[in-house]
Amino acid sequence: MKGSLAIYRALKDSGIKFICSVPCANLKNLLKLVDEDEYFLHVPATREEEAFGICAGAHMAGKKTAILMQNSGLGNSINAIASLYKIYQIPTLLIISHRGELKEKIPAQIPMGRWVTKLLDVCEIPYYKPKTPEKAYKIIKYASEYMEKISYPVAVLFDALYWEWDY
Ligand SMILES: O=CCS(=O)(=O)O
Repeated sequence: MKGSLAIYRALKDSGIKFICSVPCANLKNLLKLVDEDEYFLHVPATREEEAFGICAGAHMAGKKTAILMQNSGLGNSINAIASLYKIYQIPTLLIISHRGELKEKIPAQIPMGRWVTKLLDVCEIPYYKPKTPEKAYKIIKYASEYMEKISYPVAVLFDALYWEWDY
């Protein structure tokens, strides 16, 4: 659980209280930690673009937010990012389970696995890819500050090898 614990602790220590999520198998431990902790207001969403909409509203209500999602969901969210987050300068922290690369068993995950960083670049979203729990904790803390400085989303991607810290 070391991998998920590092992310959970970093979210909490960053003052992020409002979290939307769309599940991924690799997020299961993190989702359990967040859902069972009353510190967080955790709102599960049915699609990632819905999560972006909900977190935009939470931001406008003064909340510091994060979205837990799979990289495939970024493809569902481009217009929400362009028409809402870019226009109204809305920050949120994207905790992204990066599927479709090493160890991936689902062929359909592979294209988005290879495109996700290119799509983040197109959306002008800075992204980081920590490989250890220690780096994950540090990067999330800094990313949660940086997103407010640029008033825009910042993404932290966790590939299949990162989640081996959970087993
Ligand atoms: O999106 C894929 C489904 S799972 O592998 O995360 O369960």
